[in-house]
Amino acid sequence: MEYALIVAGGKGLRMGTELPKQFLPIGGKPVLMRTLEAFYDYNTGIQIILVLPRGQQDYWRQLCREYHFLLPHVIADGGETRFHSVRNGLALVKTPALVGVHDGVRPFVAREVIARCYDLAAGKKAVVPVIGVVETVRRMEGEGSVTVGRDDYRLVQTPQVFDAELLKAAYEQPYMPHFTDDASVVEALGASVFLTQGNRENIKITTPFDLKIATALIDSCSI
Ligand SMILES: Nc1ccn([C@@H]2O[C@H](COP(=O)(O)OP(=O)(O)OP(=O)(O)O)[C@@H](O)[C@H]2O)c(=O)n1
Ligand SMILES: C[C@](O)(CO)[C@H](O)COP(=O)(O)O
Repeated sequence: MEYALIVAGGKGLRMGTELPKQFLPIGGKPVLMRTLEAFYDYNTGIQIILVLPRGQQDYWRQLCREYHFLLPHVIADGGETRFHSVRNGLALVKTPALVGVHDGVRPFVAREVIARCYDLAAGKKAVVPVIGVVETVRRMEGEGSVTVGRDDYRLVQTPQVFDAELLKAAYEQPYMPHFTDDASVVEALGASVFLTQGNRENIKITTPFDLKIATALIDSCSI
């Protein structure tokens, strides 16, 4: 069994729009619908769990009716942080299974990346897509800073795919502020994480600038 746990329980403070960013339309369709479609395109039998703040769930159902959005999914309640949202969604996962945790605001994940992450997770148990750093990176040191070797760093994306039993065990740990993704939670349990190539278009729509990029990506696809 494969699950996609799509987290969209955040506040979108950095986007700053009245309408939560996961509902903003890009190319005429809400971001979140595009994200769910990416997983359904990969596997029409995937079990999709969508995590949304309770106060946004009726609005989402209304949007689904408006857009005739019929992809099967269940809804879980958002939590205080991403960690708590994932934990709420995980409560609906039955083992044995593979679970891919994906940000609702990453609609441009490539089908090959999703497929590779799930395929690898069947053996490796914990798989994370990453991309290289294309700019020079500096580390701040007191009043100054030094250049660090960018080849030593990777930017981390989602979906992060795990053996469900491992992920559930990891999310039984108490929350720590350095848990900024699922891999960090699993590593805190002592497990290793396997890295694979992500896709550069798989941006996390976080700021108004990202929304411009997202619109441009849609426009370039529909030429
Ligand atoms: N309590 C939270 C916080 C975040 N997320 C989700 O985690 C993903 C990545 O988080 P981010 O882009 O930072 O979203 P927000 O927390 O909404 O943004 P901000 O930090 O600007 O408020 C998003 O899909 C977001 O909805 C979540 O499910 N529950
Ligand atoms: C999970 C994540 O998208 C990996 O890059 C990222 O860590 C989420 O961070 P955020 O601060 O919750 O957006």
